[in-house]
Amino acid sequence: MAPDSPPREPLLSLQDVTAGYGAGLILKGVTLSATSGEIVCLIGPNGAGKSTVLKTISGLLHHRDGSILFAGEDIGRLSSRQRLDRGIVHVPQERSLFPAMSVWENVLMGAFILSDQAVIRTRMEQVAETFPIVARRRHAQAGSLSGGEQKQVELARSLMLDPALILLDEPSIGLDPKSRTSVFASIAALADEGRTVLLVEQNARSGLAVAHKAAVLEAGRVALTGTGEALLDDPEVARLYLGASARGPAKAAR
Ligand SMILES: Nc1ncnc2c1ncn2[C@@H]1O[C@H](COP(=O)(O)OP(=O)(O)OP(=O)(O)O)[C@@H](O)[C@H]1O
Repeated sequence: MAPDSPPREPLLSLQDVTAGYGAGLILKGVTLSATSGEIVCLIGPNGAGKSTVLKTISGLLHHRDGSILFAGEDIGRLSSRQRLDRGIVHVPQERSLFPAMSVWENVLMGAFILSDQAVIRTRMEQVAETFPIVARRRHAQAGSLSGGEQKQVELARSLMLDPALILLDEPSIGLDPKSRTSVFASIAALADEGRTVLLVEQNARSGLAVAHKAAVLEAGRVALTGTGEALLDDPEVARLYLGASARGPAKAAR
């Protein structure tokens, strides 16, 4: 009989992380992990602290207690720039392109910490291959693109540093169904390239469908974890976050 393969070390591991703003505590002991090439989706009610989790990982907010390990290193006291150097990028919820600049210029901005022009050229070619819109609309003003197209360009820009971990905050917010589908397809493609994606998503059904692993965050704590599939089939998750009955019973009823 073949021996069991050893468990894979997580690329990212949060243990009992607490964090907050000013005197208030928002994260009250978050434990979470992600391995390479995994999509992990965080769902939960408004104000639960999902975006705050992403900020503590990218360093926009420093955590108070607990630990944040990335590739075996404790990164909890590093600056955002140092975390960026290690391959952690954060794509925020709000639109973040420079609207008056071209698509190409916006994507180039993603390489702002690189100086080697040959590396930048190669990365641009790779990124344009993954996101064809970058070449197709290269001269278009970013502000003239639709919301879905802008999100594609933001994802493209985040790849310029060849990140190992991409923190994605509500990438489908405000998008029409077609754009949403293509954004989730792009997220799946990022993981297929071996990148790890930690995704915060209000559109829980689509987020869970694309995720290998998922967690429900409630009032600053992880209330439930499982595969994306398992959470989609969980009647309580369905009632609270999917706006309908769980997939299993719904299918059986048809
Ligand atoms: N910069 C800030 N200063 C003070 N409080 C903040 C700040 N950012 C967020 N908060 C508060 O922290 C709590 C958690 O916010 P967070 O954005 O992490 O929640 P969320 O789960 O992502 O919610 P949503 O789905 O609404 O984006 C909220 O009560 C919010 O008002």
